Amino acid sequence: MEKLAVVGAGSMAEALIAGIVKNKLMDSRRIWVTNKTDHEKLISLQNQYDVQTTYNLNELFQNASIVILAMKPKDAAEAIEHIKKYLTEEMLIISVLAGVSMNSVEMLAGQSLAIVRAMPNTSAAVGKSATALAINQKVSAEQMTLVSNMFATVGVTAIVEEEQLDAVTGLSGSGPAYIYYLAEAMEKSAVDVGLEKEIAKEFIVQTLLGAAEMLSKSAKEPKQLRKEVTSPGGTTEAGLKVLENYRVQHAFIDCIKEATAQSKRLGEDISAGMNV
Ligand SMILES: NC(=O)C1=CN([C@@H]2O[C@H](COP(=O)(O)OP(=O)(O)OC[C@H]3O[C@@H](n4cnc5c(N)ncnc54)[C@H](OP(=O)(O)O)[C@@H]3O)[C@@H](O)[C@H]2O)C=CC1
Ligand SMILES: O=C(O)[C@@H]1CCC=N1
Repeated sequence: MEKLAVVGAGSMAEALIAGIVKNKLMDSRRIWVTNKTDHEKLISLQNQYDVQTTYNLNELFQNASIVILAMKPKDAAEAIEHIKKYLTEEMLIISVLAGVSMNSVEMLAGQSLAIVRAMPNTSAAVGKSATALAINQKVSAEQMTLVSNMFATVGVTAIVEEEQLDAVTGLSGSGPAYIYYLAEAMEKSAVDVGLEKEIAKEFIVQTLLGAAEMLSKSAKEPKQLRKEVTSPGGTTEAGLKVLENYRVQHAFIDCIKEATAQSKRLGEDISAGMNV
């Protein structure tokens, strides 16, 4: 039976743990989690998901077949330095670190490792992540099946070239935050135009879910779907004109480009720190 060691217990680690446990992909007691110092967070994960937590690295890594690296990229060097003597060639290392290359992880660990670089998003917690996976040559077919199954239980997956992961990060890794940002604006405006917050929230969520399902199920392009909502001289046209004036579509395009560039920069910072 697989044993999973999760290093880092933040938003992304929790989303994955929630998805794995809710979907019964693994026995929760086979999932071991650690972080740097936030003991309360570990207790909370233990209580919520019935996982095991520890600061004892022997206990964490003993017989672990899969290791998830889920700390911030800026903390990767220190964290990997701390755990490297516990990592073995037999373990499958799954890194969700934005920007950090598989090569950098091997350099930091000072050894050759079987690595899958994954870029999921926090919607893994509700089984709706979009996860891109890139692998290095040491990953066996069996490990690849394992990791594909793991991420398939928390959403959709695609295998990509490692170089494409920056783009995935800018688009769908960060993507939920763009939608939440929109939802925040919709909530604020709904109250301003006279709706109660509770009703507004339900209607905003349903509008987002409905539009997402239309995008998913309809054969029509987004542009066509938008036109079908927009009656000439009507309300949508009036609203969209304001978005056009603010160049909101351009802002979104620049936003995704900038997030992609930041993913590249995060990786470059790690490489520069190693002088590679
Ligand atoms: N959040 C997201 O939407 C997504 C994040 N990612 C990637 O996931 C990673 C984690 O992001 P996120 O969950 O948001 O970050 P958080 O800040 O929420 O969590 C980071 C975690 O790493 C732990 N940590 C830091 N240093 C160490 C260390 N030396 N040893 C062990 N644990 C350590 C922290 O512990 P403590 O709290 O004790 O300091 C904390 O539990 C990042 O690399 C990010 O690029 C990828 C896709 C989406
Ligand atoms: O903001 C970040 O750096 C991480 C990576 C993708 C989503 N959150």
